[in-house]
Amino acid sequence: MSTVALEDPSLLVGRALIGGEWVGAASGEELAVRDPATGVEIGSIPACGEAEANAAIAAAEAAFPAWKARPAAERAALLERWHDLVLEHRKDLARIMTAEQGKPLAEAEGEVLYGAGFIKWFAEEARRVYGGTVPAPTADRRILILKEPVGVSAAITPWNFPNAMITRKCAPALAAGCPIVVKPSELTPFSALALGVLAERAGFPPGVINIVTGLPQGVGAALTQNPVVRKLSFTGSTRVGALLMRQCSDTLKRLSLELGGNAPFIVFDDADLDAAVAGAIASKFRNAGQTCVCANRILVQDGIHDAFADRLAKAVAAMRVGDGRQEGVTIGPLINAAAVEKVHAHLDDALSLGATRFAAAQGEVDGSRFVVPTVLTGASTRMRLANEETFGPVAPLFRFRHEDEAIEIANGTPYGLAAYFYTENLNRSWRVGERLEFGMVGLNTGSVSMEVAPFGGIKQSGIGREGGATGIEEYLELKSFHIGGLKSA
Ligand SMILES: NC(=O)c1ccc[n+]([C@@H]2O[C@H](COP(=O)([O-])OP(=O)(O)OC[C@H]3O[C@@H](n4cnc5c(N)ncnc54)[C@H](O)[C@@H]3O)[C@@H](O)[C@H]2O)c1
Ligand SMILES: O=C[C@H](O)CS(=O)(=O)O
Repeated sequence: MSTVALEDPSLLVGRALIGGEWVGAASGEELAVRDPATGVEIGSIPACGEAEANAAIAAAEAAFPAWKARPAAERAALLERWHDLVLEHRKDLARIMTAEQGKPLAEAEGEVLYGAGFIKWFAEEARRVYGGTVPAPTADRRILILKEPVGVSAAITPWNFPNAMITRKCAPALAAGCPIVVKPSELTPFSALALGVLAERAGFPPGVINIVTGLPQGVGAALTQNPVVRKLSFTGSTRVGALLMRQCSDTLKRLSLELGGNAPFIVFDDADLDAAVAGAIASKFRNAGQTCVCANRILVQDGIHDAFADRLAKAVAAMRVGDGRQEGVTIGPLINAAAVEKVHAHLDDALSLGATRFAAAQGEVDGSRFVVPTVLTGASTRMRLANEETFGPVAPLFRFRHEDEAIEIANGTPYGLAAYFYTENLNRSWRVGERLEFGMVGLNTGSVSMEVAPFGGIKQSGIGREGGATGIEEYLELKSFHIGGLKSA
């Protein structure tokens, strides 16, 4: 494992973390992890399965009573230390992420800071798990509401944000007093394992954070079916989210599901054009379009359409595609060949149904790993890209005339994660903001991802919210504590 040059090489680990031990799979089998920009093997990880996942669950169960009993201030202090170590090693964490995920180094470092934000936020929230009191119906009774950790928790995370999707789950779980077992994506496990190394250095007790690498089915079966796990938080595709929900039903686990999206990005005639173009670039092309909250459908009103298309085309033409380690590269590879094929299928489908390739970035790239950012005009709701997540750097422009038409197109999706719109009109701002059926709405901004606000979707985009003041509630149970028979004298 020497293909990633690091200031601290001990951050690149090819072992699973179970009960404080760095271990291989019992079978000895390993899975190779490849750099999506080159195909070169970065290293390998244990191909853990059900047995290792159950061992991690047992370790978490053993750690639970002591972890739950630690004063919130102590749990917070450990989280603060973890946060500081993540910041200290942010360059190496970014190098690992770029090597396994592909996003440009500056963007990878941005994700590390974003991920660290969740650790800091929930360190602070750990101290604010307040219960309550309820006015009692009789004089001899008092009723308290206690908040208690839900118990052993599990997290299954995707490859597109290999750091932040883990901290967004682990930090609130740990803050609430829940030990956790994490199954990172098999495509990007090293970012997770590096976070594990830093958590260990921060001083988390053995078993409080466990990281089980491997193929999804075996590990997933244990995390969804073992009755000791009381909570599963999943981020990934709607298809797999629905499957895990079914698998969890026999043991009735608490569930958080952060699933796919198909975000509309609406530009009204009265928008600030520069701001709308900047917002569209930020929203559409982050992580080469492989983001659940990426603008998937760009709806532009007739009067501003051509000016917007010209400006967007200019910005896209200036993008540089390539290996994320190279200076000046803004768009890295897609995660694998299947992702590239899907984006090409969406492009071909759109072109065959009347879209026009209006602009594209320049430069020669390996077409089996990279997709050149492209602007399409003439997109319509019949196209695949209107109905499925494209997850690539394609910006399709849909022309519309009236506000009602834009709302109807925007809401015409089974997904409900994020939506964006640009207008300078105050009345329209409220009207449209309230009519959009999404968990997150951005007005005059292309970004809604931050630790301070609830993050999550409705409809087939999921259940529950991460981040914000309510994020920790996902890992807490309410207990009504009734005290009866109190004597007045
Ligand atoms: N809403 C959000 O917050 C959010 C954030 C990031 C990504 N996503 C979504 O995630 C998807 C991209 O990520 P992906 O391709 O890694 O998704 P995915 O659903 O294929 O995989 C996500 C995770 O689930 C695991 N998994 C897959 N099949 C499993 C099974 N049968 N049992 C147990 N685990 C299983 C994978 O190994 C991975 O760790 C996109 O749809 C994207 O929109 C959503
Ligand atoms: O892919 C979607 C994630 O939730 C990423 S982010 O939270 O928007 O950064």
